[in-house]
Amino acid sequence: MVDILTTPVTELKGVGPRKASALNKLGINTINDLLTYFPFRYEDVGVKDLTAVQDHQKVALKGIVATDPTVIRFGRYKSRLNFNLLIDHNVVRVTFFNQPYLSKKLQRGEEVILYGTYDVARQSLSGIKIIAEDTSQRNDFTGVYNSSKEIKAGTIKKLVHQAYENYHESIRDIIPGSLRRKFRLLSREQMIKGMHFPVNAEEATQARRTAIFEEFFLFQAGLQELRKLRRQEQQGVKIDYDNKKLREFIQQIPFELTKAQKRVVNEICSDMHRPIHMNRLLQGDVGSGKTIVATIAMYAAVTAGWQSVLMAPTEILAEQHADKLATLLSPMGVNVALVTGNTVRNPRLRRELLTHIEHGDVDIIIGTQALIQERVHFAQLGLVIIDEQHRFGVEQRQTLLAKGGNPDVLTMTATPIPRTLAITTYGEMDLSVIDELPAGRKQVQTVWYNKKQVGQVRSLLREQLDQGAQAYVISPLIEKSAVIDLKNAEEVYQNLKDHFEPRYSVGLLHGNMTNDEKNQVMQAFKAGELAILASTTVIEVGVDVPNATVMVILDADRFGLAQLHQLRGRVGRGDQQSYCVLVADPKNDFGKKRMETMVATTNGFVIAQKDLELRGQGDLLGKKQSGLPSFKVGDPVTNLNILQVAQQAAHDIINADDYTTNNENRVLIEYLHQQIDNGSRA
Ligand SMILES: Nc1ncnc2c1ncn2[C@@H]1O[C@H](COP(=O)(O)OP(=O)(O)OP(=O)(O)O)[C@@H](O)[C@H]1O
Repeated sequence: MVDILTTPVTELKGVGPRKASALNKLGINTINDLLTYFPFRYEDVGVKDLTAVQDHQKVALKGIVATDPTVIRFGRYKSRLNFNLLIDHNVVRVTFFNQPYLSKKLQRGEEVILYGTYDVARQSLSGIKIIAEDTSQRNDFTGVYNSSKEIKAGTIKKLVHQAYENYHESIRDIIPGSLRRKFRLLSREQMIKGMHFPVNAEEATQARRTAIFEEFFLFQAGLQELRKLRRQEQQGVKIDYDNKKLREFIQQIPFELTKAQKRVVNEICSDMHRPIHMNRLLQGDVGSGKTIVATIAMYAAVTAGWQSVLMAPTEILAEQHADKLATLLSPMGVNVALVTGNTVRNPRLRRELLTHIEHGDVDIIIGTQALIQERVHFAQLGLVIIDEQHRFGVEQRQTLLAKGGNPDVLTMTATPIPRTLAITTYGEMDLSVIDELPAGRKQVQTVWYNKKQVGQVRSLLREQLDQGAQAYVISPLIEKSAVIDLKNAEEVYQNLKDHFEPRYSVGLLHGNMTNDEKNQVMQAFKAGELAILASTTVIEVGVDVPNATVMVILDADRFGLAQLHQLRGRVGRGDQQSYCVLVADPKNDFGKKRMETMVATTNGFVIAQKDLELRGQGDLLGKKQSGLPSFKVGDPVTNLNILQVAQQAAHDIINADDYTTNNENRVLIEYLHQQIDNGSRA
């Protein structure tokens, strides 16, 4: 049997080097590529009864050419072709724009079928094409293909026909039979036929369902297979931690871990204990308590004689982590060091610190990008924890990893991507999710005011401040304009001072300040010396001041949902009732929907789902940030259900004991290995 997965398109009649190169540019190299180059929509070219046609419907009409077609030209390339079409006793006015040559095919008195857009009120048809009357095999329902300058949609369509005719007997089922039966999927041959040449909309829908499943399934199966292979190949460090010491430490933590925290601690520890490389993503909603989990993991490594590193995206966060870890771990006799741009600037201190790290006198090192610099060497690096990974590039991470002998890696993120989508995005990682907030947390109450209601915002602020709480007031970062941005934040700051000082002191934080200045302000806020912090979004990630209970976000419609959720996550971190006030007059529907979503829910995963839906509908603010892999037929947002099912199915098959021996999986395994080989060659 011919293997359509490897047979090149040049085997088809009429595909020479030029066409082959045009096809290659569309991602079509093999017969299989062509057969899975599916139409992006279908046209119903079955002749319709005039009385049943709706306004502006695209439709095929059959009638008699009742007047001589006339062509009127205007300008060099523009023209209009007009004539009347008699359908029963109705006269329909037909116009074709810029296709003057069609007049030769139209004879007065002859019957024709025309395809175009029908205007009911005017009883007119804006013609798109003439449909040839007698191709007896003509389908009423026909696919429309994406084309390019170099190759026309019509040509692609003909080639698809030819490929199907010549090779349909060689189309093998990749999805194992039991799975196809379980999910009532079509055979691969039926699916390909139904996608390209459906008889009606129903058949096209049926075929699409199988096509989407196949696409998601093969993608997921590829990821899982790859992961399995890597796991077999990649030796990592075996961290033989001291369970007794670890338990003692956990007992000393001033709060009880949530069930979810305990579960992920177990997942991480058992990964570290194995000699294979750990590459795990720790995902948890804002305020869910990821830091303590990271701390436990780092301490575990220390009890086994390894150093661990925690890399944070900003200096403020690195210091915050260092403070917390030192408080928790110093009593256990652990040495914690901070390496930031600041600490390494002083030559003497730097030398001392780096020597200590290199000699292994320091157990836990916390820092920013400064850690990546070449002069930082570790004695025995066992575990790397990366906080908020989207801020670091892949290369930076690789550099850090190269500093140890393939240390275990735990990446923490609060970006609330639904679990299934997280897997499509971070496919090669194992996933641990903290899906529960610490007990006693009250839901943050969110209100949305328009800009005129500033009086209400102030009284809410005053009420909370009177009770001893602290507040953030955030103004948006205006893209490309650091100057306006600063002006904005400064104006807000001044305004707050006018209204609240001297009773309540106000601080200002913005991106143009030096790190030292920023830290001073932050420390003052943490220590409760400042009651209100006016800030731009430099505050966004990870800051933890449990006494802050009000988050006011100005021009909130300028922020994406994920960012709003992050910002709101800065309050509600203690056991006090907290508030989030959105001030916005959104200019469009998407802005309104974002505000409504924020008011309606505090659940990060629900928000993420909504965010993706809005993106799916074309909310550009969100689309830029999405970064999800793209699929040909399936859409991870609208077809989330199929994605979930396909992913689970892939997982079950690949991890089954009889995966390699079960004859049913033979074609699938061949297919996956071919894909993986192609990937490593690319
Ligand atoms: N099990 C728990 N019980 C009570 N408080 C907890 C618990 N776990 C963590 N906390 C506290 O909750 C607050 C938030 O925890 P942490 O800073 O680790 O959150 P996070 O998951 O890193 O959130 P973010 O992504 O928003 O920074 C901290 O003040 C922490 O001390």
